[in-house]
Amino acid sequence: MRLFRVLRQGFDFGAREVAHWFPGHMARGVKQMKARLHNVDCIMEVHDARIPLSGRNPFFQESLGIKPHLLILNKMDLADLSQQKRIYKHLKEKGVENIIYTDCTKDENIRQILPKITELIGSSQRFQRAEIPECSILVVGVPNVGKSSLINSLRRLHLKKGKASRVGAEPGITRAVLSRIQVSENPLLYLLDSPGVLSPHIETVETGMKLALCGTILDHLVGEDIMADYLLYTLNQKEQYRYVEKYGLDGPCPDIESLLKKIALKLGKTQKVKALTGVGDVNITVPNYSAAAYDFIRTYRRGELGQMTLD
Ligand SMILES: Nc1nc2c(ncn2[C@@H]2O[C@H](COP(=O)(O)OP(=O)(O)OP(=O)(O)O)[C@@H](O)[C@H]2O)c(=O)[nH]1
Repeated sequence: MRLFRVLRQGFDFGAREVAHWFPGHMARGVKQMKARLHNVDCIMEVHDARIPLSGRNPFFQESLGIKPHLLILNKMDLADLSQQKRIYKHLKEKGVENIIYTDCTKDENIRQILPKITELIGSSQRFQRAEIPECSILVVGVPNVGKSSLINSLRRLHLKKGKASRVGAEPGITRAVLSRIQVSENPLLYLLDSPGVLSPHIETVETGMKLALCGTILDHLVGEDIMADYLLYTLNQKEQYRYVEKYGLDGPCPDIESLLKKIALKLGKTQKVKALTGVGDVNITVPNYSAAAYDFIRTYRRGELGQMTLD
């Protein structure tokens, strides 16, 4: 590729800090979940398959040794599945053994979940819950990874029932704390849906940026300009050049400003601004960079720039 030599080899995050990307109400969510832990038989942790190693809440990791645990890597339709072997290896090193990739848009692999959960509960000690005929599964995960979609898919598949949990494209749709939802009659299984909770300590700005690109942090907290820039950097790093064709470019683009300019012009996202010249005020048309960044990020999230695992 002609421009490859000038593509960036590193990304400058400047002096950004991630502390304020964790809203306070999420700490309450974790507290409520901890309090309910003794009443559940299994933890089903849902995470985004594009960031299988980044941004999981440490609380979910801590709960691993306490209750049977299943990690669902959802949105597999958007991830690069050729990386699966490497991911399994890394997760195994962290003690995560039970993993299922899912795609809620097609119910793909969803059928594997209940048999796996039944097996995990069957081989665990239920202690004081042994007499209780029904099983409860706590669904946890960072915001917007598809917890509610998964619950709805499970109900559709096993109970032939419609939606019980609200789904939304923005993080933070599930507000009601720990609502109890039946997903199967035989065995009798209930899920406890929980609001998404981010880790209070996002390790690095880069981890935060990946979480943001996957839609788990509200865009405006991070800034769409820097997110678009990091997305371009990552696409180039991974040699994922579908954007070149999508936006009719000559080759890979090294800098975000010229890419956003091209996107804005291609999509007709321009705005008129007044400029002061020697002969008075004139209206000039300039690219709307914010609208272009918004479009670039959403196009990526829809999977139209290729399947990519960010870790
Ligand atoms: N491409 C794709 N999109 C999905 C998948 N699962 C869910 N989504 C979309 O992801 C967005 C978030 O889904 P939700 O089910 O609301 O996620 P949640 O984890 O319950 O969100 P919170 O309530 O914020 O915690 C929605 O726009 C869904 O349509 C999937 O497997 N693939």
